[in-house]
Amino acid sequence: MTPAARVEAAIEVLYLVIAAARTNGAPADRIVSEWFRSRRFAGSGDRRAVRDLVFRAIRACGEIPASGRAAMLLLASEDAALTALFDGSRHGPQPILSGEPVAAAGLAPEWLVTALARSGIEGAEAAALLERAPLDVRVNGLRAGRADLPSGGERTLAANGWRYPHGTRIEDTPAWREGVIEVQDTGSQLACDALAAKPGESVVDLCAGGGGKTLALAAAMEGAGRILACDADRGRLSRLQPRAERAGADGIETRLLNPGAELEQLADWHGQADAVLVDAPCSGTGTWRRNPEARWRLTPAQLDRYVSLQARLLDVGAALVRPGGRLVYVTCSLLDAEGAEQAAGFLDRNAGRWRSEQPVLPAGTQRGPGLRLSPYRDGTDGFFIARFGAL
Ligand SMILES: C[S@@+](CC[C@H](N)C(=O)[O-])C[C@H]1O[C@@H](n2cnc3c(N)ncnc32)[C@H](O)[C@@H]1O
Repeated sequence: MTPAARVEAAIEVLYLVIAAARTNGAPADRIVSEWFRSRRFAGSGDRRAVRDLVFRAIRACGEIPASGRAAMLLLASEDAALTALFDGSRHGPQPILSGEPVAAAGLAPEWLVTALARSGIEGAEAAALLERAPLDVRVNGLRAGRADLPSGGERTLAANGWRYPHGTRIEDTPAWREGVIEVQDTGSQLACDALAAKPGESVVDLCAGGGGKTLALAAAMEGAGRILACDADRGRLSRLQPRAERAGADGIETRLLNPGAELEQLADWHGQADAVLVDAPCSGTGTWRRNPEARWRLTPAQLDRYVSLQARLLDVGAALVRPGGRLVYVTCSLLDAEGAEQAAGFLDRNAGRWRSEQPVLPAGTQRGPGLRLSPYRDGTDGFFIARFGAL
């Protein structure tokens, strides 16, 4: 593809990303992959270049842009080399007309910028939410010694964490194939450490999704003990067992939950768990580095729905913990409504039954009764992590 054709391709993909953001469709990453699947003529350099342009444009536009071309014109407005590619050549974008609409630059929709600022995220902290995320992996003790770690990595703050340069093809390495490493953000690894799961314990991962954190808990438990991994999404939960097999994590039981009926479905675990992780569904404001178009999709009403669901799931998780056991609440959000205020609300509802226990982690800043990790301060995805002890 010529450089101009790559720009036109990025504009086409952006139209699809915008439509998907309006209709709650596929994420940008998947749209880019699918677009190339039916265009075999494009080489890996083309893919990289188009993907890069698409994500640069998404990051630059705070609000959902009117069109893919308007988004690309925003990038071109600060990039003379890109402007020159609007040359009307075959497969390239049409020349820029005077007065053509250009998308507005910004961090996020105004209401969200305000909510972040109220939560102490502004200036450089806010700008870092849209930087490119690093590539972190967790070394899986359950498969130790089966293959060497890929070269070129450096240690992170997490006990088993390594960081690799962008573009490292981790999933093509023997270490990944043998289950020796898992791709997992450092913040996510630290969130698991906050639960301090030990061999022989009974642990529930209430919102396990595809099992990213479940596998880290299984490794911390050295494969000894019971883990129940639950989720309300059948598709996500179904991805857990194959991953567990590759990671050598035996004996993880999965349970599909019906929203609203979780407590009844978990009756056999009431008051039984040594530790429960509630990695609750959230706005994902801490993961914009990976999913920058998520900020176009979030509405105040959706945020309210997340906040109510988080409170309910915290109460479900609490019911499963044995006396003296522990509960860890995690969201990948930097909004206080989903973090510090949510944790404080739990303690208020449960005065005399639960106490706050500050997790001891090598990163993070205190925020209310928990810790907050941020891309700017900690170089991780944004997380809120609170730990509670049952009295
Ligand atoms: C932040 S994600 C979990 C990510 C996962 N723990 C990981 O590390 O990969 C939140 C999960 O909560 C699940 N969820 C939503 N409603 C739920 C419910 N009522 N009960 C259990 N899980 C629920 C979602 O399907 C989603 O997978």
